Amino acid sequence: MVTTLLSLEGVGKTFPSGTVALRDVRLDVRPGSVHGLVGANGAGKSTMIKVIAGAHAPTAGTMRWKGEEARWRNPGAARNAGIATIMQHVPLAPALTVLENVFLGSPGPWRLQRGRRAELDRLLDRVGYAIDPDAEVADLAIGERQMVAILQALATGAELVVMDEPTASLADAERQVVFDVVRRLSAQGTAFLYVSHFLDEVLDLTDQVTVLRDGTVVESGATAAYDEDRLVQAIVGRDLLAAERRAPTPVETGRPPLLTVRGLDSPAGVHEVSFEVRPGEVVGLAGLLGSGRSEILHAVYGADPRARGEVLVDGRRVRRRPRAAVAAGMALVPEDRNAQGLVGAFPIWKNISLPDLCSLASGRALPREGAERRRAVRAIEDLGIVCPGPDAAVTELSGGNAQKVVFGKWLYGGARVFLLDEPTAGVDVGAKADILDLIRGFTAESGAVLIVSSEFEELLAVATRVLVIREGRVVAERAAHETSEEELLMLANGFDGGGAPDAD
Ligand SMILES: Nc1ncnc2c1ncn2[C@@H]1O[C@H](COP(=O)(O)OP(=O)(O)OP(=O)(O)O)[C@@H](O)[C@H]1O
Repeated sequence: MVTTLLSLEGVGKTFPSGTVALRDVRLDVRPGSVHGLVGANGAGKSTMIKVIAGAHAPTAGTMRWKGEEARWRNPGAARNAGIATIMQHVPLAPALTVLENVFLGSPGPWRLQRGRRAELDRLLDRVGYAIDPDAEVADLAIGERQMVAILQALATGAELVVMDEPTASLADAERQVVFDVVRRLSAQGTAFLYVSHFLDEVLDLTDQVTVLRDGTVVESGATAAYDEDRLVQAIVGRDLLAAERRAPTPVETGRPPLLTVRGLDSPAGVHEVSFEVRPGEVVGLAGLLGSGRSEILHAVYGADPRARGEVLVDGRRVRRRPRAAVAAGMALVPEDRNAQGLVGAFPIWKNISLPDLCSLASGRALPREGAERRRAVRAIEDLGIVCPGPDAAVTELSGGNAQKVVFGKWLYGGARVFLLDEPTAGVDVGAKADILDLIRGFTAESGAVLIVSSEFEELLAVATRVLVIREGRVVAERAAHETSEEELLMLANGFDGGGAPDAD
């Protein structure tokens, strides 16, 4: 009997640029186990997954699949052997149906749907999930798409499913569905390699865990032997007071508001939203996925041309255009930082100064390279960007570190009103704490922050006040020190503090 499905022995990966992403890595994945893989941004998780999935060839060591040495020539070879990889941004075909997507990677004439339908029924039965086979993937919620990706992996007969942050953009209920399916399938013998920055998930779901730091394995063993503190210690190499609640910074209520929003309304799902943010305040928007929280930020920033209502900075009305918002001192860090994009051909320093070349130019026609570079060095330091230096190409950064560069683009341009949409999504625990500190820093300098986060614990750690958003409306307001995660969750779900549904 095979006791190890996949093993890595002394595996290394050095990129042509000279970056050593993996060094002497050892890993054993047993059949039917759920193996967690954790590590800071840039620790080497994606590189390891890509080696396992046949997308990168290792430059040292040996990989074995069911005891035999495996040298995948390409991802197809790994897939045929029984390894399916589900990357974070699920590459499904949106114009095709669920049925068509599930069998997209399977050999044979998948358009002959009769047999496929029965096969999909069997798969759905196996995972204990229901979905309309004829629904178009474009119409599905993110959680449902994730399920289609899992079904796709199973349809190829995978014995090992590698999941890269599968729950990063999922709401709580959708996470539970993914967890249930992972548990059920592992009980039936499918193994999982589960990469996540959510340590509570890893502790809850996995039975083995491996911690990567700077490309090497620093811990590996039964998950039961770990708690969150020990994992954090192993990941960042030091003790960390993550998402610690601080006493709220006193805000002088006598001061006039820095940001005023009146009667904001948009067909995108924003209804009669009015609020104020004073200098020194961090106001959190707490809502479930689809509640309209991001749409509110976009409308405030003038990025939603259909929005109506008034936005004032320092008492002066701002025209509803992003350019006018920037001129008035606003900065938006959007949730979809991938689509926002980095210029791949530019090094880190040029990317960071991109939105703000005018102030760096200081009256000259061309920006000053020295000032641009200093700004990049500061961002690398403040945000803990793992890279060889400001000249590194952004294409060579790990996912989380690329996110930090995008974040850095908006930080240092002299903005006073920050609109932050999920500022810590995809970043590791250490960087999370650094980013929260930076946010506190803006307000210490009399800035104002409006922040959206799916993690209510994080909102409460950084915000002075929280507005609860549901169906595009502000349905409740709480001082951060007078509420709890549980209460916010109840309110966001449409229950008042007493547990009864709100009267709408
Ligand atoms: N194509 C590449 N060329 C050169 N260096 C690379 C390349 N891809 C990744 N690296 C480097 O390899 C190291 C490991 O990156 P990797 O993407 O594996 O990290 P990660 O643990 O997945 O991080 P994250 O949590 O941010 O996704 C980083 O220093 C990164 O800059």
